[in-house]
Amino acid sequence: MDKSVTVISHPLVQHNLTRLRDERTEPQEFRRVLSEVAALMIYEATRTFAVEPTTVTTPLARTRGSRLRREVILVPVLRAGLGMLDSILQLIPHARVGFIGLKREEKSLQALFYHQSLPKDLSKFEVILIDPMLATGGSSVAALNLLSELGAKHVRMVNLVAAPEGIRRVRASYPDLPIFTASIDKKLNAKGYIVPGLGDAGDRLFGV
Ligand SMILES: O=P(O)(O)OC[C@H]1O[C@H](OP(=O)(O)OP(=O)(O)O)[C@H](O)[C@@H]1O
Ligand SMILES: O=c1cc[nH]c(=O)[nH]1
Ligand SMILES: [Mg+2]
Repeated sequence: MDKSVTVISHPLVQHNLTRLRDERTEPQEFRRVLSEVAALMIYEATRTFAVEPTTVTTPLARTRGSRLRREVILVPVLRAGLGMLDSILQLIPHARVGFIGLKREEKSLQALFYHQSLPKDLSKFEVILIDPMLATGGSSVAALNLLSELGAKHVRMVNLVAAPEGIRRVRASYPDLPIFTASIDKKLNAKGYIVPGLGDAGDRLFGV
């Protein structure tokens, strides 16, 4: 299997994923659980962040330490990526936040771009692209292309659920991009939904 895809098998992640899959989970609970699972996933997704040595003076002595080498920017894909943002920010409070707005057109399944707010130059950042769903991969590739046009060099992606088709599509353009997911599901259905999946993540989050 693809070495750049990490399936996070931690029991708490899998427990929460199952709650999110459950069709009876209402938006209020869905928001809470998605937020919790995002925090657990980010712990794993940041494990390979580049660090550099530093020194620090404790009340008792000078000692060696370590600090992140690059600034961090979180980039949720609107809307559903917003559901993972707050809890990740709690863990990386110094991170900046950029936004990419994409909406998948129902019939063509093309990702339509409608918003971006990002720094002009992303080259110095550790970028984390956040979206609960990687389905056909159209939205992810569109977001990754934009990040790449802005010079991003250190990008990783966090998707709660990924379809094999989406991973293949991302791989065709970004062969080494690290992808962190809680599950590689079975397939896409005829309407481009992930099966078994959890339905439309944006709708389940916001009730619309
Ligand atoms: O891999 P793809 O086939 O492109 O599908 C995945 C995209 O679909 C969902 O967003 P959607 O377009 O439903 O927008 P929303 O978050 O506003 O509901 C999801 O959050 C991804 O961004
Ligand atoms: O299953 C899917 C596919 C695309 N977007 C979603 O929110 N869910
Ligand atoms: Mg949606």
